[in-house]
Amino acid sequence: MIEVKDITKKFGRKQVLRGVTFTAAKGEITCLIGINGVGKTTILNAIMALTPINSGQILIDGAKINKKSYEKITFIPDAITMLPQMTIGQSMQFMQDFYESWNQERATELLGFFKLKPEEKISSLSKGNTAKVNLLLGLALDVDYLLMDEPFSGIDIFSREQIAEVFTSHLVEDRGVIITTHEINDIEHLIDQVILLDDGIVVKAFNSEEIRENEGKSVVDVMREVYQQ
Ligand SMILES: Nc1ncnc2c1ncn2[C@@H]1O[C@H](COP(=O)(O)OP(=O)(O)OP(=O)(O)O)[C@@H](O)[C@H]1O
Repeated sequence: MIEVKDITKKFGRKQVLRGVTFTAAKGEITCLIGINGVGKTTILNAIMALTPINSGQILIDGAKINKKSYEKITFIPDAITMLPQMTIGQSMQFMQDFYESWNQERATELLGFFKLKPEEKISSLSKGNTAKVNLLLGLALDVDYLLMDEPFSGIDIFSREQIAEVFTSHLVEDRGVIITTHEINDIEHLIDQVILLDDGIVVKAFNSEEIRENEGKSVVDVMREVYQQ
């Protein structure tokens, strides 16, 4: 389980996070939602210890993030980090050389799933295919937790559908996923837990299935109630 406990973060004088608390369980998809600049990416960076927090605590399976945690968790950023002149195959090789947790079998399966060709250069890929390669490179690692920043950003509906399909497949399996997205409609049916952020805090956290069954509301209905009041 990932436990985010009362974390605060300031950039200069700007207080971005004012005490954010939530948990994300293994085997569940947790979705962070909020308007631009609310601090979603900052939270993911904080979980990965890529940005220092001012106060609060983050635990991964009960322990503070350390060298060993990086074998358990991976961060898939919203932009690909591979060099444009590399081919997909070379990017995969790079990951294999770099990470012990690289799972070549899963990587090959993902290539087929996304219909990508290893000889294609990163620089020649469409936006949608770049997003798929980015996802492939993260999903192919044998880690327990996956953090995904805006995997649907700026890509066409068919690519979005294909990416959403991955979430229900064994390629994600029983891992814990924290995702940020503005494209809630694409994955509403896949999400377990929703964390609504506003003004540096969690304004509402709920289980999407429970709210659908108990109150007959969609995630978007709840978002309207919270953000448009
Ligand atoms: N390194 C930084 N230095 C200064 N300010 C920063 C830095 N990183 C983020 N911020 C500021 O912190 C706030 C939160 O940024 P963050 O990227 O976490 O928001 P977000 O919710 O992910 O936004 P979006 O939906 O646009 O991706 C923004 O106002 C941003 O300008």
